Amino acid sequence: MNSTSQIHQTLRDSAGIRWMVLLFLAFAMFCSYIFMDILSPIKDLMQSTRGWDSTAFGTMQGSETFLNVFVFFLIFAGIILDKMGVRFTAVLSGAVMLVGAVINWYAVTESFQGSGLETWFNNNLNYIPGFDELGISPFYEGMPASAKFAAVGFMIFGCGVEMAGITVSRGIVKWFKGREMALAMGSEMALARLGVATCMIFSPMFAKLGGVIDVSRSVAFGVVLLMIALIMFIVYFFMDKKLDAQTGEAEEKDDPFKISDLGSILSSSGFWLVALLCVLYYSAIFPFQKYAVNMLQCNLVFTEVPADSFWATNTVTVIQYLIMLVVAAAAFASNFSKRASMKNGLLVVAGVALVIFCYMGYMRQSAETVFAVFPLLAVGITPILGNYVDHKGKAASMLVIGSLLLIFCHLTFAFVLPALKESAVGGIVVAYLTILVLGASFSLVPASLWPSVPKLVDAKIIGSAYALIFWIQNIGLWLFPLLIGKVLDKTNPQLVADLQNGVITPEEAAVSYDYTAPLVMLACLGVAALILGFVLKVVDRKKGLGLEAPNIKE
Ligand SMILES: C[C@H](NC(=O)[C@@H](N)CCCCN)C(=O)O
Repeated sequence: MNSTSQIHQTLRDSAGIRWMVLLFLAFAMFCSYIFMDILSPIKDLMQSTRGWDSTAFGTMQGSETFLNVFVFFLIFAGIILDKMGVRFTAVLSGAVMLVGAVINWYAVTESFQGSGLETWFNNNLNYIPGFDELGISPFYEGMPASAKFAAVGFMIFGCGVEMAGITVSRGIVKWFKGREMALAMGSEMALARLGVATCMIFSPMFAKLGGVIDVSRSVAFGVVLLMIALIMFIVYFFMDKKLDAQTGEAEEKDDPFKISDLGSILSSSGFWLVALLCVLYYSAIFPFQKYAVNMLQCNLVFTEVPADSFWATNTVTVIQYLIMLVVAAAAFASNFSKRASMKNGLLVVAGVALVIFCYMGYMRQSAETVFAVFPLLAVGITPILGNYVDHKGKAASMLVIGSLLLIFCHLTFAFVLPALKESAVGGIVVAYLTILVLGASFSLVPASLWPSVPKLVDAKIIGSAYALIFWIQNIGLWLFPLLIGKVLDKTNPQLVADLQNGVITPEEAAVSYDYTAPLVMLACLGVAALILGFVLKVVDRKKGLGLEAPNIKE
């Protein structure tokens, strides 16, 4: 048997198996992205049923990244990944996510209320020496006990989800390098984005099921999905093991990771530019995602649909979700269809289904479903962009365009949306269009950013390089949910005072914030990302990093 026929015998040489492996990894990420934002569409219910004001909500949401950033867990995760390999780390990350999620769920249950644990959390963690002085504590005096305990769970989940993120990226590089790598990464992210839409639609539905509000039901839904994610990683474990047995690679043993490798990553200017761009860009997206539904509730007038109306039923929620899947599947599939007639047909189906989806969101008068369109354009175009980067390159230019779109969208939310508050249809149309464009930006940047990393560092330290970028990114993801919450409370002093004095109810307060200041702050992050994007283009040209070059040499 010659070496060529041997190569063709490995699992990754079969396109079907390679893409099946991607499906397992992507589905696990889909589940974890659902959990990541499970509370985001029910910020108002967390305030009215658990007493979490914007600061408590922001602090709890920001805690996701606390251990990663301040206990350097992400750096350890990268080292574990490079030392132990993809499959071990994948299963470990799935287990860690699940443990954190279960804690998070218990914290928001009715059983936690009035328990000894609640008393303990009320009396403790009010002052953390060192962290309080630095202003980085994930807890504060007066923070509701449920928010504190939920934060503990969310920090553990955060370790797992970031570890899963770098592991999946590394896994895709392992299975797809030299092949459709950017397309595979784009497709994985497209499915993960769909997770965000899924939680926007189902989290409020579970919280309000049967007309009785219970926020823990939403979190329980996320916990079940994380069990499925763990199973996906276990299946991946066995496929990856088989691949290594076939190739005899066992990368982590042949080429062990050394701490000194970190030095070579940190000395690359391209790496630093990409990492900084990543933190700036993502800080304007993920933290925003946690407040977006509430921002829409505050900037648009939603009229409650009568309880006996068809539009208030859970059946509508499920139908709308199915329509959303049609949009996503048709748009996604159009990327892969070779025949022009088929491609156009699929795009028409996606377009029509998208209009129906938006109409249903309008009729349901729910901010969650309006925001659920966020990932839909991304699902359709991320694979196209990935494919483009694979065959034509231009990754750095895409980063620049993505940043421009980001600035435009946040400024529209800040200034145009409030001006249209009185116009029921106008406001919703502008909201839908802006959210879709933001989704497009959210395809451009990741589809070009992540596949660029293997061009900047040596293959054996990719795990650590992804971990370092994620670590730097996590500083922003920790800081900005917290900052948005604080800025909201600070720039709405009348609302905060009225709430404290009982002039308005928590329900009224929850939907009355002025979001202009936090949105301008996020637009500024976009401006900084844009500047760095231009610098990256210059550095790429001068140093020949190859960021504008295609991944596949044709
Ligand atoms: C692939 C990339 N993922 C990340 O950047 C993660 N570090 C995100 C973590 C989100 C934390 N709330 C992406 O989704 O584009």
